[in-house]
Formats: sequence, structure tokens, C-alpha cells
Amino acid sequence: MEAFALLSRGGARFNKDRFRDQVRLFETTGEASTSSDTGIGAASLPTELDFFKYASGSDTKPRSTKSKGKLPAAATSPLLGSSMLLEDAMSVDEEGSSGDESSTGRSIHRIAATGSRIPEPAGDFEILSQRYGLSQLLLDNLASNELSHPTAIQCQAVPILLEKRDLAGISPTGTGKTLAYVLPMFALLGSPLTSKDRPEAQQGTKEHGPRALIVCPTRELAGQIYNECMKLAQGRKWNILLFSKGASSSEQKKAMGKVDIVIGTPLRILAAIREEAIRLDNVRYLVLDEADNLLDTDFGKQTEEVLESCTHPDLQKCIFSATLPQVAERVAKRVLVDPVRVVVGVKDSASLNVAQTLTYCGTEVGKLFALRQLLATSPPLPMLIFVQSKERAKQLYQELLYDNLTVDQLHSDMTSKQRIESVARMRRGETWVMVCTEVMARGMDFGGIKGVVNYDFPTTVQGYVHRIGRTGRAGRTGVAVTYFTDADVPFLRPIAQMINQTHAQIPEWTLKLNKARKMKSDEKRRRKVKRDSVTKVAGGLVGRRDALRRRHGGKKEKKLSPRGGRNGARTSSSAIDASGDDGEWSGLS
Ligand SMILES: Nc1ncnc2c1ncn2[C@@H]1O[C@H](COP(=O)(O)OP(=O)(O)OP(=O)(O)O)[C@@H](O)[C@H]1O
Repeated sequence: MEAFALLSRGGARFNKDRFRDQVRLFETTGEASTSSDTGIGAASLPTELDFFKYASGSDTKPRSTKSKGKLPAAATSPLLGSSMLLEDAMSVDEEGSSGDESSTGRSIHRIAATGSRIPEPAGDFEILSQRYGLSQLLLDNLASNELSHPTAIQCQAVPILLEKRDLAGISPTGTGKTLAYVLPMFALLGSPLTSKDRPEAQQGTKEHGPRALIVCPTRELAGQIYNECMKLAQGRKWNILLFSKGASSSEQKKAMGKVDIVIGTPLRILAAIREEAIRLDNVRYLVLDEADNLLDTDFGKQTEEVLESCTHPDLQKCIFSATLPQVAERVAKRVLVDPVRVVVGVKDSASLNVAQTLTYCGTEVGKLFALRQLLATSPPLPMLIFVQSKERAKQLYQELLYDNLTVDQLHSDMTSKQRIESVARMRRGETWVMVCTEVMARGMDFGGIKGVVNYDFPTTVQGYVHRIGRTGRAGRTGVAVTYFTDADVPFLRPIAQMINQTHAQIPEWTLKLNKARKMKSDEKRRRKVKRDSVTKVAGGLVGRRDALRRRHGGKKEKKLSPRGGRNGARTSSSAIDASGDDGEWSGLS
């Protein structure tokens, strides 16, 4: 199958001429060969799934995480990704127990797995089928959705889950974690509850309530997971319920009946439990997606209550995320029984397909200048712009409305209908710039997003990793631009260090900052930096008049000039120019 078609599946419809360079990158040169029973060999990894360029003949020897030097330039090219950093995954974990390096499949995929009796990874869906008897219908559904080879996390996580083990799966953003838990879920459920070929149905046993439950932090993500489930559900009458605020109550009433899978946010599920609209005692397969977010203080209590309601003796649990800080790891350890822990690449690291820049803007005024400059010159479109609150999202959206771009917004002050429509417009390619809050930071998969702008600096490394992970997905490349002001300095150091690791030019002094007072991670996350409102900043200095003049073809402001000094923006990398594509955006499917 054509590699490019594979990568655009479920994401962007690319204009091949416009993205000629990227197309060339994903073109396969040879047929994959599978010689071992794992189906994995250095030569066998198809280029289009070689998200980390494993198969490019790189050295696979483990490297200690303790080496703190920068990566070689070649290893951090935004187009080529890296093989170097990912070797760290094979190293020793926090507790000192070493990752299982015995498997060739694991070392080729840069997978570190810890736990007892870890099954071999499977580099091919056919091999999974031979080993675990995946149904032909599931294989056909994978093929019809152009999913021909498993990604690294899928190679390892699917066998573990099919062996009914608990699992903590950590893999970078955009590497296919959803399918890693959805595929075994369907295989383990076997057939829909309503199906007559189920042994229970033949014995006349009555079953009520969902057998599988997927919990995730936002309704947008729940909707996206629902769509992913529907891809594998084709051909059978699976009863899958989306349990979120946007879903109709008549739909949700079905949860007490013959339902196979429920997908929802902790709050909605908990509300339904309290209203006796759902019972979870029949759940045997439980997934926490974006687990660190679900297990932290925002959702932690609700998630634990949901977990307590899943009382089936055969309950199998798995948690997935691109990041799992130690606090969440500790909770996960308590929750999971004899789990296998799988790390693909380096835990808590940003996607290597994203070219990152860090720009000092001095003040909020400088920041608005910098953004307008970016939008007026070579913006990586379509893009997401992250701000720290819904108020600021509304303000910045209002400001950008006057620019020559299709702008949209998404935040929690919008109704469910508005949020659904906003996501749909983005998927259809009608939106070039979306101003959003953290609501969009986790899990959302708009395959064709070219750029992410951190307009307001994120307060945690995890927040940064997830935000910029909205681009550079499924092997594509992307650009992440991060602005900061003097007010962001307490949060700067770890994120500056992370960006510095990728060879981006960053202001030197950001690396020399003293360690800030140690804040608990939830304190960091909750702490909102006090900022002048966007409206005030724009009205005073860089307001609508300039933007309107530009929009109406006025000669003066084709390109806003940076102010310099403390109020001006100094962009510290040229990576933006490298990947900003001009021309027409042909839309997301
Ligand atoms: N085996 C595969 N082959 C090709 N594409 C795949 C495969 N598995 C998943 N994808 C695609 O990769 C993209 C990213 O997948 P997904 O959203 O599951 O990533 P993720 O790891 O969960 O990311 P995040 O950490 O941001 O939640 C999706 O468009 C998905 O359809």
C-alpha cells in the first residue's frame, strides 16, 4: 500500500504536490520481510511506520539515560526523527530494575518492557492472528482502514493485553496508543452481547452493563476514541455508547442494557453511577487513556471511584499515556495487578518529529507582536494556539478574527454543540488557526496539523509534551513555537532544557536559571501566571487597526516589525520557515 495514503488515513488529505518533500520521505523502497515468529527484523519495519527511523540501520545498543549531552544534529532533524534518544528507553528505570532487553523485536522497536512473563512483541497483524486467533473480520477491518502494520506500542501492548495482563503503556504522542488497546478489546470481547453465538446466550445467562470501559479526560477525546472503535466494529452489531455531556440521554439510558463498550469522561460516568444509570460490575476490560491526567488531582478522586465500581473478578486494567510522572506511576502501581510496564522511546519526552523553538517576548505586548509576525510571514498551517484560560482563548480569538485567516476557538465555556462543530470544522479543513485551552492538549488527533503555538507558556513538562504532540503525528513532521515572558521564568528551566536537547537555538540564559522552588506538580499545573488581558494589550499597542489595514490590503502592515528590547519578540530559530507551507490547505478528513 502506498505509504502516503497510510499516513493520511484518518487525518489530513494532503495535496501531494504541495507536500512533495514529505511524500518523498515516506516512500518505501523495499518489501518488508518477516522471518522470525515475531515478524520483526531490522529490515522488516516498513518505512511508513518507522516513526523513529528504527530501520535506518542505526545502532541499537542501549544508552544510559544518565548521559546528558545534546543529541547529534542528525538525530534531531525534524524530518528524520531520532534513533539516538530512544535508545534510552532500554535503560534502567526509577526503581533500578532493568528493562527486558532480551527480545530482538523489542530492541529494534526501542521498547523497554518490565514485569514478569512478558510476551514477545509481534511485528505483524497476521502474526497476532496466528498466535492469538484474531478473527478474520478484525483483520479485514484493519486492512480496510489501511492499517497494515502495527506501530511499536501496538507490537508490544497488543500481545500483553491479549494474554489478559494488566499494562502500563507509555509511548510518545501520535504513535497509535488508541489502536493498541482497542484492537485487543474487540478480540477479547469476542462477539457482541446481542449475538446468538455467545456461549452465555446459549446458556440463557443474562448480562447487563458494559463489558469494556474506556475512560479519558475530555469529551472531544471520548468522541475520537468512539470513532476509532467504530472502525474495528464494522460488520458486527457492537453496542458502543459514548458517555459524555454531548451525548443524548436516551443513548445513555441504554447503558443498563446489552451494551458492549462504554467510552466516557470520569465525571459523566460517575454521575451516571450515582443516578443508577449505569453499573460497572460487568466490566472486564478497563482502559484509562491519558492515565496521568486521570490519576492526578484533577480527576484522581473520580477515577478511583469509577475503578472501585468495576468489581468483576476477571477485571483486566490498562493505562496509557505519552507521559507518566512518578506520582501517577505510584498510583498506577497500586491500581494494576502484576502489570507489565512498556515504554517506547524515552518516557515523558516530546515527539521527535516536531521542530521546537523558544522565543523570549519580554511582555504580553511582545507576545502579541510575535504571533502577528508569525501569522503574517510563514505560519505552519493549520495550527493550534494554546492559551492558559477560556477567558484568554475568547480574547485572542476575537483579536485574530481581524486577521486574514480562518480562525476558530475551543474551550470549556462553549456549549457541547459548539465544541462538536468546532472540532468538525477543524477536521473538514475549514479552520486554519484554532485558539484553544488545555481541553485540546491531550489525545486529539488532527493528522494534518502543521504547527502548535504555545502562546501562553505551559506550566509543566507534561503539559508541554502533550500540547506540542498535536503536531508531528503518525510519522509526519510539525513545528512547535513557544513564547515566554518574564512572568513565565519560574516554569522555564525544565522546558527550556527539553527544547535545548533537540538542538534548537534557545536563549542561553534560560539554561542558567537556578532551579525554581520545588512546586508539587499539581500546584504547578494549577498556578496560572498573572497576565495582562489580550484585549488590553491589543487595544493599547498592536490592535485591530493594524490588522484591519492588513486585511483590507493596506500597504503599511504586510509584515509587522518586531519591537526589539524587552517589549519585542526575538525569535530564536529559523525552523518555522523551514516547514511553513504556503498554498492551499486541502483539509482534514
Ligand atoms: N498501525 C498504524 N498504522 C498507521 N497509522 C496508525 C496506526 N496506528 C495508529 N495510526 C494513526 O496514528 C495516529 C495517531 O494515533 P493515536 O491518536 O492513537 O496516537 P496516540 O499515541 O494515542 O497519541 P496521543 O498521545 O496524542 O494520545 C492516528 O491518526 C491513527 O489513526
